[in-house]
Amino acid sequence: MLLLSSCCISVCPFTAKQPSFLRTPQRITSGLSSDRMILRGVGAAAVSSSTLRDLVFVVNPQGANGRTAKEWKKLLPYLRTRLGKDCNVCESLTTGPSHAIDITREAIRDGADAVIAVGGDGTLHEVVNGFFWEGKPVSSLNSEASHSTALGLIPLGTGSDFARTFGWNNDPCEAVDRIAKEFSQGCDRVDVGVIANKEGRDLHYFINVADVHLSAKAGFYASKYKKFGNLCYVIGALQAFMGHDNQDMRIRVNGGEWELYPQVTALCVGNAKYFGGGMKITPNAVPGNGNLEVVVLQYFKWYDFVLKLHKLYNGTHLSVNNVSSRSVQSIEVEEISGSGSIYVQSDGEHLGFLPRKFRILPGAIDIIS
Ligand SMILES: Nc1ncnc2c1ncn2[C@@H]1O[C@H](COP(=O)(O)OP(=O)(O)OP(=O)(O)O)[C@@H](O)[C@H]1O
Repeated sequence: MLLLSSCCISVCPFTAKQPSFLRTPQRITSGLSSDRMILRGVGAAAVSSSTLRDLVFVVNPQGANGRTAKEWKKLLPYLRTRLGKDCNVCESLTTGPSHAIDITREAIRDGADAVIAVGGDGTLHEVVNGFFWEGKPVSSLNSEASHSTALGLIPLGTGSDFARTFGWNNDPCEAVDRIAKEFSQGCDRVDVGVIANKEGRDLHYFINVADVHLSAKAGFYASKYKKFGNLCYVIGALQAFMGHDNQDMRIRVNGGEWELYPQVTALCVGNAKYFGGGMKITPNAVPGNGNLEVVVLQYFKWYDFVLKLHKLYNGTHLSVNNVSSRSVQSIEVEEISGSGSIYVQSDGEHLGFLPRKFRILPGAIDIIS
């Protein structure tokens, strides 16, 4: 990817099936655009020889029910004009769930200056997970590389909740401007949350909000109705309410004593503020402050959501009865009943079931913000 001329967009070869430096250089005309191509087989040596920045755009063509692919195509001429002078621009379309993780890992190992998620929170989530491998940050295979790879986002998803914390909308041209500007000014560090099972294994990373029980179940159902746009969250919530029971849980904050939390409706762990298509659930979360905000809803009935929904959306629910908030570096959450059926999601993606441990990795990634 890194031997491209600055004025073209390339279809990126990152697939993680084999390291790119093992591949034979090859140019293939893409059906997408006459001046795009696939280039294969550029290794770490090529990275240091280029003075242009290497940007890898990881595009989920299925994001927002296919709208991401259409918007991305429309964006390309602008992106080429805005970034082509200073950057090698490389696009890689995902072929299915988890592909973005592999693309990202390979791009970082190849020394990319930035990996930019193009899609929704699910795509961003996968790209963030690609920054890690077996509990450690992924790094360039070129031991002389002096830079780390930055994370970027062109929000083009259904909910695009992470972007809301920064006040970004779904305007992709604005996102390209942000990328162009940030590269001239330098990136910020952002915290990343990590989730483990009870034994501290099976690590999974999140950048936005992880949550437990009703909201996680609602998210699980909502993912099946993305074709309805933001309405999917309402449908998902209604479906999750059917047969829902609040559950007694125990939690342990920062390795302290276990505490009983009766009748938990939902427990949300925020690195950023929004989830569920615009609900400001963890309003005090700041992605770079080294803490996670935990908000717990207890004893909620369905009508509480009807009466208090506007407060959840505008972030004023912390003053409501049976809502509590605390700032933590780590939290362990277990259900008392041990049913193994309490849903957990991270960044809107279904992760599994309790028990789980959550903790913060302060300043884990450079972000183009
Ligand atoms: N090529 C693909 N085909 C099918 N699914 C894919 C593909 N690439 C990625 N995915 C999956 O699509 C899911 C949703 O993608 P994404 O988050 O980009 O859009 P969204 O769900 O519409 O937006 P949001 O998460 O912000 O609501 C992700 O979980 C990802 O695993």
